[in-house]
Amino acid sequence: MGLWIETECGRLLVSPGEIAVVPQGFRFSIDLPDGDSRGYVAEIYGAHFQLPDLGPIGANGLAAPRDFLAPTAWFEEGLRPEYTIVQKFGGELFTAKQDFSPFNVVAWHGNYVPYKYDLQKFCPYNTVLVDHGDPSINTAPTDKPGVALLDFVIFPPRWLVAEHTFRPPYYHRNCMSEFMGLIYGAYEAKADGFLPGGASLHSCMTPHGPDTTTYEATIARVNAMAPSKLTGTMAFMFESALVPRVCHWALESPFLDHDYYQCWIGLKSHFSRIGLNETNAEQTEKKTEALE
Ligand SMILES: O=C(O)Cc1cc(O)ccc1O
Ligand SMILES: [Fe+2]
Repeated sequence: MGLWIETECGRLLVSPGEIAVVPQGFRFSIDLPDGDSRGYVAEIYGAHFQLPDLGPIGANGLAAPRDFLAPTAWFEEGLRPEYTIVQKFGGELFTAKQDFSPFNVVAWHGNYVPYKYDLQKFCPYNTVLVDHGDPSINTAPTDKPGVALLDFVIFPPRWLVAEHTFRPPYYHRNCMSEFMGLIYGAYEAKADGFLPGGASLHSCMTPHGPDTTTYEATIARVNAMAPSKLTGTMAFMFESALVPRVCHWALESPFLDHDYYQCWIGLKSHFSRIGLNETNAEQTEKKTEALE
């Protein structure tokens, strides 16, 4: 079922595979009808989420405004003795008691509201000939495209059709920090060890890319790659221009993967000079001669 989120504007039932945004200042409470549940939470202090400008994509694509659903008014009446409100202020949590529910708003209008979005509604755009696009092409909400406090990027099921291209994510460093989570299925860059519910963090300028198994399997197929479909998967990335600090709770967690770096052990070059009409050494020689 998911989460029941109660807010002053009404209730949202947020199912697995959906995201919810609660704007700053709202009272909310979360009920877990399925018992223990897991998910990912990000809190930003700054601008509010918006959809990225579609640029040359134009009218349609990525996350469509119509798919962001706000609740209708719903309210609780009567006495609720000892109702505890937890309020965050200046980074600290405070409590207050009152004898009524904060969810007593019988009607509302406006657009500063909580909302939810089903990630399966996302309309991905991708390369249709060569090369691997920047993941920003999969941005759903962001607060400031390019240098965001938080871009929410998704990696949904999609066709991969690029030719003469290493199709999984390239090896790279990023000026943004990348926190990735896997909601279900498998992530295209990690054959082992990155499981649903897990998370990885590649901080600003930390090199990363597919694990050795993915790399070798891709290289083995690279010259004979028909269109193929990534199915049954949903990964996401919180991408931030800020550098996240890892809290003690995470560092001391028994689930911390101390051996994560091992996923790249054994990567070896498959570069071949065959087919090149000029070797690197010959080019260097020419450049040196030209300088003399
Ligand atoms: O690192 C990652 O797996 C996320 C990512 C995916 C992609 O397709 C291109 C760049 C990138 O950072
Ligand atoms: Fe990355």
